[in-house]
Amino acid sequence: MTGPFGPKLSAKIAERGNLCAGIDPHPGLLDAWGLERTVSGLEKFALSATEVLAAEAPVIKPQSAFFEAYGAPGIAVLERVIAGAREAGALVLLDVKRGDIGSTMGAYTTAYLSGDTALAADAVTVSPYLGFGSLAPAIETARASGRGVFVLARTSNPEAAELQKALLGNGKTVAQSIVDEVAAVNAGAGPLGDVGVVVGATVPPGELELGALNGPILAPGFGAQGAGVSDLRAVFGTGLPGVLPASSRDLLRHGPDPRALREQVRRIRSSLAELEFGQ
Ligand SMILES: O=c1ccn([C@@H]2O[C@H](COP(=O)(O)O)[C@@H](O)[C@H]2O)c(=O)[nH]1
Repeated sequence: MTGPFGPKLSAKIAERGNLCAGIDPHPGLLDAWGLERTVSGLEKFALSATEVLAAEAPVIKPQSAFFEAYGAPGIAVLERVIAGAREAGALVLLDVKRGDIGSTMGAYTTAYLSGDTALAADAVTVSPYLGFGSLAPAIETARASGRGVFVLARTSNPEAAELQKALLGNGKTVAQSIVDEVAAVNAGAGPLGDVGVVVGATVPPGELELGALNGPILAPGFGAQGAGVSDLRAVFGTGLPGVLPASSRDLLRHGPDPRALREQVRRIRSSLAELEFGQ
């Protein structure tokens, strides 16, 4: 699919619903699937999960850390996951949480967003904690090549609150300032901007004003971290476009039987459809 990322994501959500299916090859999950904690076990796990999930979900989110843990051969498996998921019609959001000074950010951009490497995904997660402006190379390259970035704003982990809820001189929280910076980048785009934010499904409702974002929202914390469908409704309401509740462990534990995994994705898709998020 060609064209900007936001409209591609919007179309994919219209076709397949809102679930972002995580591929996190935790060592414990490899055990549970009867696989060895080796590159061969990683490969079997990741490729068979991708085969099922990428045919069903609009977005597949491999967690780079679990592949990096195996060194270069693990990265080679990640490259095959990215290629396989895209071939099966899913968009790939690579969870790498990169962030650095602008010049180094340019090198990350070449690796993940240029389109010339096997690691280039449809979108990546980035960290704004070296300053939102340091992300400019990633945002510019992503948009120029039909890709997206998701900026960490209010993450799902409990330790995040102290930093991300801190008040800035402008009277806003750190997290709200990031949301507003992203909204400014997305202004005027339709039906959805190319720059998203990460807001955990676990955050207390009402903490953030997301109405002007005009971009996608990755919502991890759904499932294994404790948030359920009612939390998604409370945090994001209805009608907000581009909300992507993300589940990894709680979904993957239904494997290795492909039928059981497929049935679980479909169950989650149906429960998310009731939330009536926008596209
Ligand atoms: O705020 C964040 C940002 C990213 N993550 C990532 O999402 C998955 C969650 O996995 P579960 O097994 O569904 O808990 C994982 O890759 C995290 O690194 C997040 O949890 N929170």
